[in-house]
Amino acid sequence: MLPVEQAESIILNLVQPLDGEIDQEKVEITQVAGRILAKSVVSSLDFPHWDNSAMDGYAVRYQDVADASIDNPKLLEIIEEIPAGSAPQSTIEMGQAARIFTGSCIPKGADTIVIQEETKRDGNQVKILSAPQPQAFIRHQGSYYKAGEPLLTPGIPLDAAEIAVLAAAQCTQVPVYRRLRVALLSTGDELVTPDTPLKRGQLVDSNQYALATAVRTLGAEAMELGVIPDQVNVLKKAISQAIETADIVISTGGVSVGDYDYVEEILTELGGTIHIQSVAIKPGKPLTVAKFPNCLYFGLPGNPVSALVTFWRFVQPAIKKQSGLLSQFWGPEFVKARSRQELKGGGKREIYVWGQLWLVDGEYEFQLAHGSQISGNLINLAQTTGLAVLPIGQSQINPGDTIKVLKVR
Ligand SMILES: Nc1nc2c(c(=O)[nH]1)N[C@H]1C(S)=C(S)[C@@H](COP(=O)(O)OP(=O)(O)OC[C@H]3O[C@@H](n4cnc5c(N)ncnc54)[C@H](O)[C@@H]3O)O[C@H]1N2
Ligand code: MOO
Ligand SMILES: [Mg+2]
Repeated sequence: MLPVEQAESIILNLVQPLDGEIDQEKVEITQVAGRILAKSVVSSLDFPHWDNSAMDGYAVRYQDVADASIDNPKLLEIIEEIPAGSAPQSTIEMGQAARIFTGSCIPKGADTIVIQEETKRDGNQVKILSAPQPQAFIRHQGSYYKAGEPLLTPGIPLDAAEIAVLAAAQCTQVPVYRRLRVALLSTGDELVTPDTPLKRGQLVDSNQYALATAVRTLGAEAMELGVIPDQVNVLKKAISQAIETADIVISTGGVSVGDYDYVEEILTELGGTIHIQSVAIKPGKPLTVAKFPNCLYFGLPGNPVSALVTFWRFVQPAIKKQSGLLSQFWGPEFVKARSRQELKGGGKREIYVWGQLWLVDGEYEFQLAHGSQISGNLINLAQTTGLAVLPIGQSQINPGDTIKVLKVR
């Protein structure tokens, strides 16, 4: 059994991120939420594009109003009104001002904005009632961003703020990484689809639904290949087709020591290199990982909790890394939390127990899920938001103790 961290580093070393040049597609800006930027975006525009006003008021020459006060107001002639969106026509000379609004261009000659509240309008004249700071309320061209500099870095996920930047930079066809293709197959003679009336001994294939959802949540394409019976030739054909078409294949079941557990031998026969056969993790011990030239294969254990725990702990970071995300976005997210209950450890494996993370006054608390913490029990796995980690050698966690928790949602 490999220690968990060793297994993790073997897996992440096997993962090659998609190529920003080859594995790239242009996607319309309205459709890029959740996608990953594949190429650096550069704008030919300065931000702000023009010197413009941050306030409603008057554009003035600072020298004209430097001594203005309520007792010594300065009277200026208004020579132009500049609504936002229009280009100023005149140059402000000594003794003149322009009426201006938030976002309007600064006219030539003016260098300072006096806010409306510090003025008194009288026809086409305005009294300036206090001295502004020089350059007050001017948003200078290029002060946020200079044209030609990198604007957005490849490998970032695109969300509201990034998409606002893309829109502002007029990048409407966005270069994003293609979606990773992840094939899913469930092995087991006992498995049926959810719409099938159960005969004694049968079980619904829940893993496929769980993993398809988890894969899609990560922005990858889930190719659901369904249930494959425990027959060597049928399974071999299915696995062989999957590794030809997918970037990552995830199967569940058939990786333990039973007579019908064929996955590992098939992977070897198909020319895969087995890198992991078992990991010191509970649940999830028989996790099997193999590398093919163009595909990484994860044989997850069949038990529903084992399948999801190993997905969250090992497969999720691998999918994120291969999808092109920068390293700060793909690492598993561990937080410190105070345990609300006593947790029991022991044994030769790192134990992952499931439950909920709550933020209380800015600090996490971990609430263990009620009911049986056993890898076949998917019922109390619903609403899991965290997996608390009990390291090897730690037999007990007391209520109030701080523990490490893997955030899974
Ligand atoms: N003698 C030993 N037996 C087992 C060991 C061991 O070390 N020695 N390891 C146990 C552990 S730990 C696990 S985990 C399981 C893993 O088994 P497999 O990966 O071979 O999976 P199966 O045997 O095919 O199934 C296990 C269990 O999960 C149910 N299952 C399978 N697929 C699905 C699915 N798609 N959806 C829902 N449930 C599924 C299946 O019916 C079995 O109950 O092995 C232990 N045994
Ligand atoms: O590793 Mo198994 O997943 O303990 O039941
Ligand atoms: Mg088995």
